[in-house]
Amino acid sequence: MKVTVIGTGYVGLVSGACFAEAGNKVMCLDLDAAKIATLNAGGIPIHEPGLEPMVARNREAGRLLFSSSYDEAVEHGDIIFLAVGTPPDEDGSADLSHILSAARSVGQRIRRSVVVVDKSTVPVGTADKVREAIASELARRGADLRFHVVSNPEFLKEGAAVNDFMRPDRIVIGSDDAEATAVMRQLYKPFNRNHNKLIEMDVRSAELTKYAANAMLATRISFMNELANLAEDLGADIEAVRHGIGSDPRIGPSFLYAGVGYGGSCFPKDVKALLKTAGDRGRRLRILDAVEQANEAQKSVLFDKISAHFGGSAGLRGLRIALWGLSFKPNTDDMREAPSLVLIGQLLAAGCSVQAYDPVARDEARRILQARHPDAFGSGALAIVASAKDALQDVDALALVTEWQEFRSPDFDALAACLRRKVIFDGRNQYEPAEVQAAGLAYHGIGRGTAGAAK
Ligand SMILES: NC(=O)c1ccc[n+]([C@@H]2O[C@H](COP(=O)([O-])OP(=O)(O)OC[C@H]3O[C@@H](n4cnc5c(N)ncnc54)[C@H](O)[C@@H]3O)[C@@H](O)[C@H]2O)c1
Ligand SMILES: O=c1ccn([C@@H]2O[C@H](COP(=O)(O)OP(=O)(O)O[C@H]3O[C@H](CO)[C@@H](O)[C@H](O)[C@H]3O)[C@@H](O)[C@H]2O)c(=O)[nH]1
Repeated sequence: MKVTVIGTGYVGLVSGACFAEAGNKVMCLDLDAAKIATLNAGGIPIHEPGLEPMVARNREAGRLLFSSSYDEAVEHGDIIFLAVGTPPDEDGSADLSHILSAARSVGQRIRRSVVVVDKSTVPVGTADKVREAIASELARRGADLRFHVVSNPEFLKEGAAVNDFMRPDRIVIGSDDAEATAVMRQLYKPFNRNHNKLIEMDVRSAELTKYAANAMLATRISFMNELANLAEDLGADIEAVRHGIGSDPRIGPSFLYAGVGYGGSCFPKDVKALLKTAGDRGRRLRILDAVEQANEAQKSVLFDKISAHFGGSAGLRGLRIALWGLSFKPNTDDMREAPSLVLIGQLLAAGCSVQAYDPVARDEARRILQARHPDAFGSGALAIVASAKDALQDVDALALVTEWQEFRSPDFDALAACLRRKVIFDGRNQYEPAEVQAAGLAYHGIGRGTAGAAK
C-alpha cells in the first residue's frame, strides 16, 4: 500500500519505518528541512534501539522515502497519517495547531480519495476538526473528493518503540466508515498475524482510549510513589510491597516502580490535557488531579533526601554531586520533562555543583541545560562529562536518576573510594541497600524504609 506519514518525530519515524518493513511504500514528510536532510543523508535524528538499521534497510530498498514537500507527500499516499506533535498549550490543553495545519495542507492538495489517520494523541473531537479542516480546503478549491478520517492512536514506548510497533499489544482503530476500516485492517494485517490484536470502535472512543491508557499508567506510578513515601515512615520496603501486590493477576507487575516521578513527552502532557478536557465540560477528575500533584511533589523527593542527609541548606552549599542518567527513561535521548532537569535546578539553587553523565542524552541535555543555566556552565558549577567514571571524579555523593543498564551493577567498593561523603541516592531503587551499605556507603532509595532502619 502507499502510505504517507506527516511528522517524523518518534512516532512518525517509527511508524513510517515499520510500515515500510511490512512491505508498504512509505513517504515521510516533515517541515523541519534539517531533519529530512539528515534522514536523506542516511542519518537518524533520534536514539531509538533498532530503528537505524530498519530505516537504512528500507531506504536502500526504495520503500522508505523522506521529503519536505507537501505536494510530493500528499500525492504519494492513499493512506495519510498525521503524526505531528501535540504539545501542551499554556492552559494544559493539547495544542492542535500542528495537526490542523497538516490537515489543511492535505486538504489543499489531495486529488483522489484517501484515508486520513490521526496517529497523534489528540483530544476527543479532534477527528471532527481534522475532517472540517480538510473539507473546507476542498470546498475552497471547488473539489468534490471523498475522504475519511480515522483515529489510530499509538501506544509505543520510547526505548522499545520498534518492538512495540512491530508486535503491538493492540491496534485501536476508531472509524465511522466501513470502507476506511477495511483499508486499516489491510494495512495492519502484517502486524496482526497470529492473534487478533485489532480493536475496532467509534472515533471518539478511540481518541479517549489513548488518554485513558496513559492516565491509568500514570495513576499506578503516582500511587506507588505515594505508598513508597509512606513505606519510609513505616519502616517498610516498597520493593517488597511491589512484589507482594504485583503477583495478584488483577493488579499485575508492570508500572509499579516507585521513583523520582514520571516524565517524558506523554504522561505529563496527556494527564494535563485530559484534565483540561474534563474541566471544559465542568467535570472534575479528582483522581487524576491527585496523580498530577503527587507527581510534581515526587520530582523533589531525591533533592529532599540529599538535603536531609547533609543537614539542610547550610550543609549542601559547596557540595559536588555526581549524577547518573539525564534522559527521562533509559534507551532514549529524549529529555522532555526529564526529572533530572528538576533535580539539577534544585541542586544548583542550593549552591551545589553537579557533574552529570548519560550514555546517549548528553548533547540534548547540554542544549537544554545551557539555555536554563548558562552561568552554571560558565562557572563550572554544572558539567556534563563523557563517562560514568568521569562523573565520580572529585565528588561528595552520587545520585542515580535514570536506570540505564550500565549503572546496574557498579563496584561499590570503588564507589566508596571515590565518594568523599560516602553516600548514594538511588532515585530508581536499582541497588540492594545491604550490598551498598556493606561497602561502607550510606544508602537512600525511594520507599526503602527498612534500609533506613538498618543503618
Ligand atoms: N513520543 C512517543 O513516545 C509517543 C508515543 C505515542 C504517541 N505519541 C504522540 O504522537 C504525536 C507525535 O509525538 P512525537 O513524540 O513523535 O513528536 P515530536 O515532537 O518528536 O515530532 C513531531 C514532528 O512533527 C513535525 N511537524 C510539526 N508540524 C508539522 C506540520 N504541520 N507538517 C509536517 N510536520 C510537522 C515536527 O517538525 C516534528 O519533527 C504526539 O501527539 C504524541 O503525543 C508520542
Ligand atoms: O513503573 C514505572 C514505569 C514508568 N515510570 C516512569 O514513567 C515515565 C514514562 O515511561 P514509559 O511509559 O515507559 O515511557 P513513554 O515512552 O513515555 O511511554 C508512555 O507514553 C507513550 C506516549 O503516549 C505511550 O504510547 C506509551 O504506551 C506509554 O507507556 C518515565 O519517566 C518512567 O521513568 C515509573 O516511574 N515507574
